[in-house]
Amino acid sequence: MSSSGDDLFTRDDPIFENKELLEINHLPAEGRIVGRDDEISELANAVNPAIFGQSPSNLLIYGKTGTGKSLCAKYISERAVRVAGDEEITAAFAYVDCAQDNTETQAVQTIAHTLNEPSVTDVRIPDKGLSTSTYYKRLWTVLDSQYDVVLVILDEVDKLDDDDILMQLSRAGEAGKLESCKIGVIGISNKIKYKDRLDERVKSSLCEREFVFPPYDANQLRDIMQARSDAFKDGVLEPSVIPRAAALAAREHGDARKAIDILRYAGEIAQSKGSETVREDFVVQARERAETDRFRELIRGSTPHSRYVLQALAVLSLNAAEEDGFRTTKIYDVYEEICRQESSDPLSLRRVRDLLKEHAFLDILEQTRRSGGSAEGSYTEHQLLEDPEVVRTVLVETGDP
Ligand SMILES: Nc1ncnc2c1ncn2[C@@H]1O[C@H](COP(=O)(O)OP(=O)(O)OP(=O)(O)O)[C@@H](O)[C@H]1O
Repeated sequence: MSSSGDDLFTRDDPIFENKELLEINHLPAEGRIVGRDDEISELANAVNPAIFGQSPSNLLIYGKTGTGKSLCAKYISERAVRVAGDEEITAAFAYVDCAQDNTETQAVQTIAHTLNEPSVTDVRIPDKGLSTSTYYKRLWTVLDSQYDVVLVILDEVDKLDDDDILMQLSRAGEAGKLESCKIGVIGISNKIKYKDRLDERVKSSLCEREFVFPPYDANQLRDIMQARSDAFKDGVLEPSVIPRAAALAAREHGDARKAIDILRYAGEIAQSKGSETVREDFVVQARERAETDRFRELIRGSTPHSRYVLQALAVLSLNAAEEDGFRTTKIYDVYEEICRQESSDPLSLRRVRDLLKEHAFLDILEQTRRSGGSAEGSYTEHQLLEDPEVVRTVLVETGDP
């Protein structure tokens, strides 16, 4: 019993020993990065010139979510900066989450703010209030007065409003913006088609080297979780928990983030049930929670009509589970019905088609072109990639439809 004698609160966590190992922003130490040795050494090769203060190649890393892109990019940047230091080269890296800093101004501000050491540069980088060009000018001053070389990681680079910052950063040297500092840009995207959208000039300078990170298989996911099993107290994890979580996460698309989320949630479920161990049956509930969380995150900020369209597809999928796709016109009929229930004017078929395309871009659904024979011509079918139950639950819970 504690000194105050109040036993309403638990002071000793019976499940977790070191929960931060399972937090999403945790950057695992070297020995805990599993199954990415080849990717890491290729990335190292591309940024290698940085350790001598020379221009590293600009890179683009693709791969589905949770395949370790951000992790490896940060890891390699950190290591390059450290080794450069041993060579008496002043290097640093800045990380920008473009889903959050999605305008050019915000992204430049973040880079400048991260890299600026005001006591050295005498430059101020306010949160806001300056024009984009002033932020750039200050960034160039910061870079030239402090560093020989910097790496800039642009995560979810496809979320940027436009390509201007890519152009500025990847060409700062040749455009004479920088006198001595060299920049290497590491772009990261889940969208394999991202490159097709880029301006030719940006494409040629940003995509000097490209990497595709493949999804993890169940064995790799198991090793990734095993390497963090010391997040739990000794003997708390039942032996079947990690293999089950790995099998579930591999069945979707080998997403390590989801695997780790499942493990953390399974521990939290054990805590809330007052169980002394984390049991295999908690894994299934944990997976549902991980799915729901991910989907909630995906549709955060989407407009009511974009949600009605998804709801229409979820309704169709739940009512005809055996069908593996639905035509736009069929979705539109259900969508119109939902609009009626919501007393909202439906958008045109064409707008709905665009909204479906946006959802496909976010990997919420998949579109397939089909040929209906000479009489019908070709048409598109849409299939949810998310569990329709999850889609419906989240849409209902988030209020709108
Ligand atoms: N090979 C690995 N070894 C250990 N942990 C890993 C590995 N790959 C990914 N992880 C962990 O999985 C989570 C997701 O990884 P990461 O953020 O790098 O994925 P990502 O490919 O960048 O995904 P997204 O595109 O969604 O940002 C992180 O917590 C990361 O630490």
